[in-house]
Amino acid sequence: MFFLSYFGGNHVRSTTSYYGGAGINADLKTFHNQQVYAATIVVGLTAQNTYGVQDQYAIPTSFISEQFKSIANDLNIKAAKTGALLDAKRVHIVAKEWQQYELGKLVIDPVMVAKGGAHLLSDEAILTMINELIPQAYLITPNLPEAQVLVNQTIKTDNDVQQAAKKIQKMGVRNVLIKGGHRSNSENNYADYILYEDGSFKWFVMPGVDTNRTHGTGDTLSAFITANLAKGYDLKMIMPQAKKFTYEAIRQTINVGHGHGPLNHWVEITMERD
Ligand SMILES: Nc1ncnc2c1ncn2[C@@H]1O[C@H](COP(=O)(O)OP(=O)(O)O)[C@@H](O)[C@H]1O
Ligand SMILES: Cc1ncc(COP(=O)(O)O)c(N)n1
Repeated sequence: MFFLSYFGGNHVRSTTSYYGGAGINADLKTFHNQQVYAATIVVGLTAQNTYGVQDQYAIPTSFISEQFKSIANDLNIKAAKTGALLDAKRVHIVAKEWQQYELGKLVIDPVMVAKGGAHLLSDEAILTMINELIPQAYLITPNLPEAQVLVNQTIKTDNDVQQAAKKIQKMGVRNVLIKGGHRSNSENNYADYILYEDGSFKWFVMPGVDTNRTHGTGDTLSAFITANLAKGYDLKMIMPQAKKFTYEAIRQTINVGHGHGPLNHWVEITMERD
């Protein structure tokens, strides 16, 4: 899906998952939590639960264009995020429509593989994303495996992470956040790294929560950021709260499903107070 952010609310998003834990559902819950209005442009559907993705269905590209037109002709969108875009045709149409309508700050969550292993972006789509979508983005939020695919290199050390972020920024995106959920260190900390457009950078290190209820962590983090960009907050102010929100949503577990369970989107972390 593809998400847009709209003042006092926002977003356009790409793929839905109907049990409610990841994809558009995690995004919408996060937007709602942050008190912004959310709109959606659906690019694909998944039959999905905490065990994995059982099936996928791609929305026809002409219908994706219709959704863009409907949103752009009515709503005052301030920021948007993408999610799983499935294939090259759909990445292309989203990139083309984004260019036409210019709907505010674009956050790309380059969802490639779901927890459980299902592929949500084809190999040929990655090149289309690099060539057509990434140069239009304000922020991209790859996890470590996605960053490795984007730069076509293995990422092991902190220095590798920093070099990869530089390489991704050179693709034309202003800010790069490489999420560390797939690489805990010997103290069981997870470190996320952000390279800002002014060349400054920051590591966000948080203790790892010992749980398999991590479905939708990346969606939640990037949706929190998008929601608060829509409200007009500066990215450097948003980042610590985005990390805190995601961490608390993982830590304060809810008991849903039997596999990779979803997060708790009722936690109360805002930009104004925590
Ligand atoms: N078990 C965990 N404990 C604490 N933080 C986590 C845990 N798993 C992921 N995170 C955090 O969740 C966010 C999403 O990261 P990640 O899981 O890498 O994204 P994705 O869902 O795209 O794979 C990051 O801020 C990461 O540090
Ligand atoms: C439709 C959709 N979008 C995104 C994700 C990624 O979430 P996760 O990496 O936590 O599985 C997903 N599983 N399904």
